[in-house]
Amino acid sequence: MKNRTLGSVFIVAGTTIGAGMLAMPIAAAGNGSLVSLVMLFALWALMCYTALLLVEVYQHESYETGIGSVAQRYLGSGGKFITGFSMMFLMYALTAAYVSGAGEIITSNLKSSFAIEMADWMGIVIFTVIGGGVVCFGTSSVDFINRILFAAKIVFLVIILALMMPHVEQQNLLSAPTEKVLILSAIPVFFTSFGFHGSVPSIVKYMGGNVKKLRIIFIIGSAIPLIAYILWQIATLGSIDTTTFVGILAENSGLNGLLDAIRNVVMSGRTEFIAQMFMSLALATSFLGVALGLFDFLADLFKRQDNMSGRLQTGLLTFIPPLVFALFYPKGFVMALGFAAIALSILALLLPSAMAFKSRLTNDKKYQVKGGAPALFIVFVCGIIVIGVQFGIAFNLLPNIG
Ligand SMILES: N[C@@H](Cc1ccccc1)C(=O)O
Repeated sequence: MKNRTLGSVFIVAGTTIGAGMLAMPIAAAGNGSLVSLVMLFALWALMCYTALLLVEVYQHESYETGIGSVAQRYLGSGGKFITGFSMMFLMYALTAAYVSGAGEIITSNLKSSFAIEMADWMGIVIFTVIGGGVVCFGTSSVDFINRILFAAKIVFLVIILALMMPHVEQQNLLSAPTEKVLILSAIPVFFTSFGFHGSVPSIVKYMGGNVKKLRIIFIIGSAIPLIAYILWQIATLGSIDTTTFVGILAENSGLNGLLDAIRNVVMSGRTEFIAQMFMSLALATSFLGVALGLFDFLADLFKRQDNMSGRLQTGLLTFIPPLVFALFYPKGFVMALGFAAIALSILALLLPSAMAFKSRLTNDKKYQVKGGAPALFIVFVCGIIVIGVQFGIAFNLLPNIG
């Protein structure tokens, strides 16, 4: 692939803009738009910062090293174990969610568009084989397919925004938060929406460890989702009135409730199709990025070779477990996703700050992210806060709005 920098920006942005975005408006409804905007900026800055910390740490490694091995070097076996556990927990659960969501869409579309009847499990298997094939083939093929899908995803997003923006009313945007405690509960949803960090090592490897380009990739790759999310917040919070959101929350009708509300706002039969297309593309691009990250992680962990038979073995390790979960125990990964913010907080906040701290103590000074030890400390504390909030939700101390 020519211009790997551009392709990598799209892989990062494509992985980031995913299912989390759809959950955002409901989580944000209790915030009021001002708090939501502040939260978006703060989380973007945080997540972009820690991706740069990972780039900083990677300068002192061979660019092919997996994150598990890097964690071992700086944080010992315990660090490696926690990293590996969080990585597998998060990335397997996300992959299972993506294959099951995409599989369902394949099955229902083949039925409605081509009158082809097939069982749900067949759609899941078809998607896993095709998507898994692309990932096993290599990062270049992920790059190629992702460019097409990401471009299409942006087109559909622009159409949705264009349909909704004329219905935005100032008074909806000015309404104040309903309940302050909801703001805390929104944090894990917003936080997870900015996640892509499991794929950082794959991008480092793809770019041959070029620090200058990697910095551009992670800054722009995370800024694209920020812009998309800001516009999405304005469109949804501005056009759907607060009472509707309160209804969605009270009935717990989640995504379907949101889609109904959007349909009522736009009053066009095409909304359904456009929203469906956007959602499918969001699933597919996030799948590619996440599965790529998981694949490279497992190849490093199990020391599989980078040749055909090695990649096939890694492919089986990557896709069989999520496939089994999606087919036989969907409850398992849905439950795991409830803790996604905790695993992500370990991977994207605690781990990068701890590793950068250690690396600065032992390595010669090369590129160093600004902010010094105080910034690392703040990142670490943010990580603890996210984990605390998520546990609070899990144990019903805080309302669950996901
Ligand atoms: N940001 C992705 C989820 C994700 C989290 C962590 C790593 C990769 C992906 C989404 O909103 O769907």
